[in-house]
Amino acid sequence: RQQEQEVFEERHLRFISHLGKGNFGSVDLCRYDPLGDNTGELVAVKQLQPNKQANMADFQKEIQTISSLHCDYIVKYRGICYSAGRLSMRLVMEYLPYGSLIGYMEKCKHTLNTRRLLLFASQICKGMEYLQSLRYVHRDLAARNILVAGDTLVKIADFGLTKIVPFDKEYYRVTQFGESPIFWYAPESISEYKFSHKSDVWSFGVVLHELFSFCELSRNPKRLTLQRIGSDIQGPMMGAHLHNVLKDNWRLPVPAMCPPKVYSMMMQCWAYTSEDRPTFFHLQDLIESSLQDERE
Ligand SMILES: C[C@H](Nc1nc(-c2c[nH]c3ncc(Cl)cc23)ncc1F)C(=O)NCC(F)(F)F
Repeated sequence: RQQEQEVFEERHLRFISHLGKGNFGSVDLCRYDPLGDNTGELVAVKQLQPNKQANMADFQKEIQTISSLHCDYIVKYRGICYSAGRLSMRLVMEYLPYGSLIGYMEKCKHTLNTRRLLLFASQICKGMEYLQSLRYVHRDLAARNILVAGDTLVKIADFGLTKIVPFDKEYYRVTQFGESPIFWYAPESISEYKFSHKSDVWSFGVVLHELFSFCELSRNPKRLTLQRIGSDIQGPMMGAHLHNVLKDNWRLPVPAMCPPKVYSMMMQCWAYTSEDRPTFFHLQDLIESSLQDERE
């Protein structure tokens, strides 16, 4: 479906700084300044890393996905820029000045209370409800893929791994993992490569854990999991070991100062059987009820 996409002319797109690297792409801060007087707007521009041309098809699917999303809790698509010289094109998105959630939490953790963390959780949950309504499975929901638009607004970003669940099935099966974030993966994703709205709910539980751990490196899901399964485990064996401990009902430990009701929400997201996990709609109610407790 051809969106009314805005075409950005490369000659007016001025590089300012490098923002970061994703799975196959990198994102730069640019100013789109057709008048050449610095009154143009700041945008975030994503391009494939040079040697990863092989992923042009995936990149075009990512552009297709993000251009079809219109939600306050999802980073906004602005358009594309065809690079005259090179074959590749670039994805232009809104620039969020507060940056990634991880960087924001590290800087502002002392100003964040439970209410604000629950507000962020509620917004991510609403973004996921919206994605689910379009039968999209994000597959890479993690604090590193959440952006901060302001002190009271966060947005989901990075749709590089997002897939559409086929109409006749409840899950999407991938053939192989890339550099996969297995520490955010549901058991059935690790053992059977199955991804569904319910596996996104599992990852949402891990994002809740990251939020209530203030995204501290010492408490991050990968480090805590490697402490449990042994950091000498490498490669494909890591997935097998992780699946085993999850089957034995090991879960990420309760973060310090985390309200019991919030840890119980995480534990519900981490039900081994995918059908036993709450929907994003039900999670919204649980978050609202925790917010009520914080008001009393
Ligand atoms: C690879 C890029 N990495 C980074 N991006 C930004 C950023 C600030 N402000 C931004 N505004 C719009 C966008 Cl798309 C990114 C940024 N800051 C630090 C980064 F390391 C990225 O896309 N990360 C995924 C996600 F966007 F979800 F955080």
